[in-house]
Amino acid sequence: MLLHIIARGKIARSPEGELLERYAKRLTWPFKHTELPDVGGKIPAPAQTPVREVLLDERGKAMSSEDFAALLGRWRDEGVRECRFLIGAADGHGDAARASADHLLCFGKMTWPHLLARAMLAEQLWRATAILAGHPYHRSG
Ligand SMILES: C[S@@+](CC[C@H](N)C(=O)[O-])C[C@H]1O[C@@H](n2cnc3c(N)ncnc32)[C@H](O)[C@@H]1O
Repeated sequence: MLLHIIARGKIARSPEGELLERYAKRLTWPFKHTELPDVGGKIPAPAQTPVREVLLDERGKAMSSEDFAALLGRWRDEGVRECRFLIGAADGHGDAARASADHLLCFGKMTWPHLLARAMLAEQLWRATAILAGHPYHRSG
């Protein structure tokens, strides 16, 4: 299953960009990173279906890394070809986008800068795939 981060703004050679790259390099699952302009631009259509759409949003459901891994594992086992993760810009996502998403993923009730949220997501993707593979990277508790 392709893990596809779609985010607004350029992460370029920032500290957050270095973190994103560090975790993306460790991923053994197919991974793609698409950047959109801060405003406008078109979210690319999925190359393969079925697809699941996860919106990163502070109004979403906070979950443990194990539960996040289980969700990704279930979608993979159901034959989902692409899981896309949408990260908003300064104004976040609209109500329509929230209503149509398959899942709202929350990194706690605090608001994080969008570039940091992108790097945090990359780490959680690596952690989730490590959990599913039984890799010792993740130690719970
Ligand atoms: C600066 S935040 C936007 C906040 C915006 N005012 C709102 O109400 O959603 C930019 C993006 O970072 C991500 N983000 C920030 N904090 C988050 C959190 N606690 N959980 C999940 N995603 C978060 C979201 O994708 C959000 O759209």
